[in-house]
Amino acid sequence: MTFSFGEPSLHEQQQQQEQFDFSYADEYTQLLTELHEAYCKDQPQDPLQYCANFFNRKLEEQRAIYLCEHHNIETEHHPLAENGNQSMFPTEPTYSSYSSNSSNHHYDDDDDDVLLTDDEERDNFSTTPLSSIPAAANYNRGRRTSVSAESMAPSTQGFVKKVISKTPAQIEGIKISVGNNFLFKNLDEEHHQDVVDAMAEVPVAEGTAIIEQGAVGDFFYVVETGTFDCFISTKQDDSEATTQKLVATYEAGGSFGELALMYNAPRAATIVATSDAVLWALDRVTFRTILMENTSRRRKMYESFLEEVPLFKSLESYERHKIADALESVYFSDGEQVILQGAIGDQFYLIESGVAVFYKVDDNGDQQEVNQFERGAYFGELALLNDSPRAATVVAKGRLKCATLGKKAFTRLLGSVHEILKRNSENYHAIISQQHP
Ligand SMILES: Nc1ncnc2c1ncn2[C@@H]1O[C@@H]2COP(=O)(O)O[C@H]2[C@H]1O
Repeated sequence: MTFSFGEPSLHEQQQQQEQFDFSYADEYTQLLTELHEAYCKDQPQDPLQYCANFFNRKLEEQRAIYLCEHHNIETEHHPLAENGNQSMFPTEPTYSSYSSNSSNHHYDDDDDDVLLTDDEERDNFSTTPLSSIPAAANYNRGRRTSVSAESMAPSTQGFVKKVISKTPAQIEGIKISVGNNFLFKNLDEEHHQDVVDAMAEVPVAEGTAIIEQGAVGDFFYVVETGTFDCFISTKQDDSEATTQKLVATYEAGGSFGELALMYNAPRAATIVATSDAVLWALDRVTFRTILMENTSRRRKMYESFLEEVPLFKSLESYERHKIADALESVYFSDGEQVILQGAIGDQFYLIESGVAVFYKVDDNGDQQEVNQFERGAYFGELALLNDSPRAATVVAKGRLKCATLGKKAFTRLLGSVHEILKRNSENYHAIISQQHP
């Protein structure tokens, strides 16, 4: 803080005012420009929600810096320092809650995180100017609200492992359910165990809306048995009417409910049990501390790769999340063959590091080097479209690391690649003519 003696002159006051206005106007313009660019890129279905999330995330970044400066959290250990603008701090006070339709479980009672009432929260944080952001109008409708201390703590600090005792049969059940789930694939053994320990079994009756669009995110779920439909409601521009679209279905091994926990956003969709079912529920603290770190790092890395692939131009950003989550890392040593010309394969590859060399057999039967690709490039993507033979042999030069995904996994996640391509007819024709010149 600076102190001055005597009143500033009128001229000085004007100058200060101009500087003040300028810096704010500048920040304001910058924010709107960033929002506009992000909006044009993502073309969200729900503009208001998108803008709200954008500003919440910005506020969150600012708050994170504030916390680093005021609570002795070293910036280098701060999640934002490692994750760019990835959301690790809640933007609003977070609510631990249960809904009337999920009354067959109430984890709050044995929650490890400290629950504070709204009044306690105000007392604790009333001197913190950034502590309170009003929630959206329907944000917490019909839910009990208590504010979790987790909301003001960095996710890895003070994390108390949650252990919910289980029978060996239940542990086996979880292992089978999460066995093929992409979010769990890259966890090391200890983290895997922590997640299994923290999961709670939730029986769900057919017809129950286990997640309601607009509600607060409390748990992430993995399906042990049963089936679920996922709907998104959208308000019509000029009337009160809403339309409901089925966007996904889930069965054993599927998972949902990660978005609200990752981005501190209201639930993006409603999820209804279409049969009696059993879910494994993972609380938000464990999810954010263990699974999210892993997931968001991979999403960020792969999504920027995926945006470059013409075959995936027609994907919605949520679909790109899914593909990014499902990609698996594979390694090749120097000279190892990745793809053989003429073979039928169904994998496509994104190069994460290293060099891939491309060879083609010429008319004389000699193998000629035709190309070299490096980090960020992709190959083999047309295998997702059909079973035509590989057009070249690809060999690793030095150690090569790729992210890969097969046609079956792709189709299971998003349906036919042909159908997705058709959303953007120009791109579709370009890719199809590339296949059949
Ligand atoms: N197209 C979609 N858009 C948003 N969420 C989806 C979509 N398809 C499935 N979901 C899941 O629906 C869940 C609803 O709760 P969350 O927003 O926490 O996380 C969401 C995703 O896991």
